[in-house]
Amino acid sequence: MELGLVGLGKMGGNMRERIRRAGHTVIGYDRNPDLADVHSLAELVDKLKGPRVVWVMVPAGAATQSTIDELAELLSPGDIVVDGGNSRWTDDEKHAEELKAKGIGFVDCGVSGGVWGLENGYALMYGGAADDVAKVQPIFDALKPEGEFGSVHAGKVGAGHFAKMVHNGIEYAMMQAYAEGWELLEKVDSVTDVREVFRSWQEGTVIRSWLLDLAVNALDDDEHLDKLRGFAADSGEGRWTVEAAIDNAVPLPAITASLFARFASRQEDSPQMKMIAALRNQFGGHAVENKK
Ligand SMILES: NC(=O)c1ccc[n+]([C@@H]2O[C@H](COP(=O)([O-])OP(=O)(O)OC[C@H]3O[C@@H](n4cnc5c(N)ncnc54)[C@H](O)[C@@H]3O)[C@@H](O)[C@H]2O)c1
Ligand SMILES: O=C(O)[C@H](O)[C@@H](O)[C@H](O)[C@H](O)COP(=O)(O)O
Repeated sequence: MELGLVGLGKMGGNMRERIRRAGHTVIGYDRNPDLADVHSLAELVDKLKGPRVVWVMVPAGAATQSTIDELAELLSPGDIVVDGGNSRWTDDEKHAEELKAKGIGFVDCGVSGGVWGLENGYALMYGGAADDVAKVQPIFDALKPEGEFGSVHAGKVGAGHFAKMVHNGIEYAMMQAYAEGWELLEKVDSVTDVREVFRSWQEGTVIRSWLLDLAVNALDDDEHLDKLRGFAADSGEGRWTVEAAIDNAVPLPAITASLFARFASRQEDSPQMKMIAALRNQFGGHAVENKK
């Protein structure tokens, strides 16, 4: 089938290649002309035969919103827009309504797999009406990993991004657990080769996983991670997971702690620990350390 793909960066570029390898035609548009097959969204829409399917793979938020706004003006009734970016699931209903007003269908799709997806396939979690999903199915089949699992119609519009958001919350907590264990191992004198302990865990253990394999890759590149600064950004998924937990009164202590650990990583000198030091000093006369 034919697909229009908007956003040809780290994800969209490789996705275009994987879909083409499966025998489909992909016309790609990116605002960076070096990456694009066409010069504009209008040209992309013009080149596709109807009913059209256009997959949006640009940064979540303003870029996704403006792309969907423009597509709502360019596409025709019966066409479908898929949002494959890491959009907040609460945006999906809004996008579906905006497109529905023009007779255009909408499917939200959480995509996992990062830069490894070209070879390994992309795990897909999608939400939307069954007849809209059916129009995209050949593309889902091309992108998904080989094998029985790796793709799911999770429910109605918003369910795909909700599932992907929870996946990423789990990702935060798993990474935090490996990171904490690694720091403790590095701290003690008795363990002389932490990297080899991590490597050994890749087979037979309860905690073997792809993230553990990637941790070993990282330690092979830089055994004690000396080249890196202990700073971790976040792109929103962890925050939205915690917000959803609050809305639903579901306790998420591990995921919340892993999000807050990232915030702490961005502080040179912890303001709250200053207050704790000051209070211990006030009530107990405990020593404080002053700035040099
Ligand atoms: N990188 C990952 O591991 C990963 C995994 C799953 C999902 N995602 C999501 O996929 C989406 C794309 O991520 P990425 O890593 O490829 O980002 P990226 O920054 O590598 O690529 C984004 C591309 O979109 C283009 N772009 C931005 N605004 C545009 C617009 N208005 N019109 C046309 N093109 C535009 C940029 O020029 C760029 O080439 C994001 O929503 C991201 O959250 C990323
Ligand atoms: O499943 C995946 O492929 C990743 O989760 C992917 O979606 C991306 O790398 C995250 O957006 C990073 O999220 P943070 O920037 O919040 O860590």
